[in-house]
Amino acid sequence: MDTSYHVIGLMSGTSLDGLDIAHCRFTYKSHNWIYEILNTTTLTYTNELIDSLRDAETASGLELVELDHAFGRFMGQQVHEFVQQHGIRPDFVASHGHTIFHQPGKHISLQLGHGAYLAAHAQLPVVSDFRTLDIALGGQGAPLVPIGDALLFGKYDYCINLGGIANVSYSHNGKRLAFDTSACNMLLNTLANSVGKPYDNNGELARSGMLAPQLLEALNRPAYFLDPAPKSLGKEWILEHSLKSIEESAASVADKLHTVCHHIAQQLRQALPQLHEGQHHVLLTGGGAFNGYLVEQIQQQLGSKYNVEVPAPEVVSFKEALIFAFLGVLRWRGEHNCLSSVTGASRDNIGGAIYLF
Ligand SMILES: Nc1ncnc2c1ncn2[C@@H]1O[C@H](COP(=O)(O)OP(=O)(O)OP(=O)(O)O)[C@@H](O)[C@H]1O
Ligand SMILES: CC(=O)N[C@H]1[C@@H]2OC[C@@H](O2)[C@@H](O)[C@@H]1O[C@H](C)C(=O)O
Repeated sequence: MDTSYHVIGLMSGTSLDGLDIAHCRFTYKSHNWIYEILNTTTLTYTNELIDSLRDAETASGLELVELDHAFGRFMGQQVHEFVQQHGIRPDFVASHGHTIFHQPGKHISLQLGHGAYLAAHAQLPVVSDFRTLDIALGGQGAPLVPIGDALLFGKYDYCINLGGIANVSYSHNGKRLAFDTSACNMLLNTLANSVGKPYDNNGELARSGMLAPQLLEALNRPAYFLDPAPKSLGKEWILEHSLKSIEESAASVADKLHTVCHHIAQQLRQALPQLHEGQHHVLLTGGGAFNGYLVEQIQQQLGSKYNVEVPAPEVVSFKEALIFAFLGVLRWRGEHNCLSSVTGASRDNIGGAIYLF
């Protein structure tokens, strides 16, 4: 008999663009997982919430705990409204939360939005806190999406996500490998914000600029890019390296945007091995897939042996929420949802705390 699960996946991305909600169904059929995205929305955050989440890293201990509860309550209320609005009865909610600290070298990765408050306000069971067990087992606690890439998007040779940070995942000699390749929208948005835009729509400003070779060299310089995986990036590293180089450059905003797109594309080229003869299929998701100039640069850097494919907008925008819903299903079933081949943890593990309602 087929088994299926109705799950709400929640993702609060590093770009602070809002809370992605995806109501999904997963069916296990003939040894394969099939996904369907049934209903979606992105709730943009109020300026007050954006400021709180952005400033949380310097908040007092007490303020951080209060924000953890308040954000859990906020997500719970939003899920409750979403469920009423669509007249649905999901089995549970799976929530990533919002990353405040990510310093794997210090064994720290903190996602805010407490699962207990989320469960109490959504009035549904919740799976949350997906990263801590992997961190405790010596892993990076990131990226977690690759097991979903392997089980739901296995027809692609590579899955690239262009979010606040860009990452790639692929299978090599029977093992899933994945890592963050560079900062992405976090840099592009900071530059767009400096000229009063939320983001560089379709990369038009970047397209109008010219390459700033010194900036490109500075962006590509950090040792991280040559480090072997497992590796992952946090906001802390990006501020200290990429954003610092951007600030120190005298180039115009358009030239900086142009150059950052080249940097992102070059680091992706460096990260993608040729796995076999013939054409390679590359899935591009995350909001950066709506940046036409960036997508063109990536295709150009990778060359004609790689087909860069941008899927339906729903998959571009909600793939991470979909996969966190799926990680929740694996957790619910007591099956591995985190791969040590990706994170470097001492073993594959089953991450996530469950709050039953
Ligand atoms: N039309 C567009 N043109 C250019 N960029 C766009 C467009 N639409 C969205 N974006 C970019 O995508 C971002 C949102 O992407 P996404 O939701 O994947 O980020 P995220 O979830 O914060 O990322 P992460 O995976 O790092 O957590 C926006 O902030 C913007 O930079
Ligand atoms: C600690 C953290 O929140 N990391 C995010 C971030 O955003 C993109 C990249 O950096 C990735 O490593 C990760 O998210 C995705 C969802 C992951 O874990 O696969």
